[in-house]
Amino acid sequence: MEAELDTKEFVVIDNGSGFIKAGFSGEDSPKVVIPSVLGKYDPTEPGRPAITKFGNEIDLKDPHCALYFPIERSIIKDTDQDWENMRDIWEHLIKDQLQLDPSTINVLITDPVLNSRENKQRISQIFFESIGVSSLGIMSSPVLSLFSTGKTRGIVVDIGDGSTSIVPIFEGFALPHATKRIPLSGIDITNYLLQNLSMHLKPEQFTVARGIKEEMLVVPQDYEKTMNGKDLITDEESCYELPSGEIIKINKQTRVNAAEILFRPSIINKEIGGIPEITAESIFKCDIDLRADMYSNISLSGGTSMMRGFHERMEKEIRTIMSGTVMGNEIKVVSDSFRQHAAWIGGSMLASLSTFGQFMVMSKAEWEAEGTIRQSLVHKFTF
Ligand SMILES: Nc1ncnc2c1ncn2[C@@H]1O[C@H](COP(=O)(O)OP(=O)(O)OP(=O)(O)O)[C@@H](O)[C@H]1O
Repeated sequence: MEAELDTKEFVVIDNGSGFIKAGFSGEDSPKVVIPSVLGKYDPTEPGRPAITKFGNEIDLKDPHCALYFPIERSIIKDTDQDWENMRDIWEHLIKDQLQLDPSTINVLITDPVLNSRENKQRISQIFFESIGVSSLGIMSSPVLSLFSTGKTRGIVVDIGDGSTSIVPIFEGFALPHATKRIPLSGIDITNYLLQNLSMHLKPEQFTVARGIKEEMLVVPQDYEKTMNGKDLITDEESCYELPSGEIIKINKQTRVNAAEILFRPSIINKEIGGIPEITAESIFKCDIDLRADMYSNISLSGGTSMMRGFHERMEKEIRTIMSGTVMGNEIKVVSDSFRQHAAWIGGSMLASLSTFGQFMVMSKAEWEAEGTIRQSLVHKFTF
């Protein structure tokens, strides 16, 4: 049965390349977290209905099910098929998972860094004209992440599944000239493991590789020493039991290199700096008067920042890069235990403020009244 929300309540949706989080404003964590994938069964297969499955419902081993990933590197891909798939996922979340009547709900959706105006317009169009929600707000994902920590100044380093966003924020506003989004994140580590364990894993077993990554990897504090040293690793530490029951041994080189990718992208042939270097570059692009607010509050968010040892290594590297400058002694990397869902939590907190619904969202009536100049309406209500 569909439920109705209090008219002031919001459904908060955080779209990620790996996972979509959805739930109600004012709550501490999302009600639903599903993988951002949709599976469609071929309707021409004898005995198979033309059905669509979402996230964890999909049997990844089923060869008759075609998989679709509508979000790539944090941005919805630009084909009609991907937008339709995204709409289907949102509808599934609202109607099937949260059991809500879309026409009664207000939605706050997170906005990835450097998303285009056209994408925001298309998101608004789908929510108002196809799903039919009552009002919609669009808020910058890193601004929400910082808000979840109770701060309005600092630099957010958000390492998700599809991308890493590095965003200096001052008084709640992102500074676009110093903002970076880089294609280096959790999926690159997962893919590295898939490739290096191809004797044991098939390409479609990316969820197994993801599990290995989350359970086994530890970021080395000193890469060369860890690689060359004879640190004692027990068999237990290097063995992993696959869902089939097979126990595989993952050699030290694979484990250490996988965990090092975010600091040394050349391991996967990417010619970009590691996350600490790019964070430092971003801080140096900020006005000199703002830099102290940034380097004393480097705020980690996103699931990949949960990797063991990441926080410590990040702080160590930034200190090394900035040693000899006035910033050297005051560098502080902050990581809250809830950082995996920081953007969603920030959205939940913000949308529960009484003024949020009054000033920061567009209503369906406004959308319909705007006619052809909707682009400026969407822009006005994107924060
Ligand atoms: N303990 C852990 N160690 C390493 N990686 C982890 C850990 N926990 C979660 N992750 C990884 O975090 C990623 C998901 O994080 P998150 O939900 O922030 O990304 P997303 O929002 O889906 O992607 P994006 O924001 O990049 O579009 C996955 O790659 C997941 O494997």
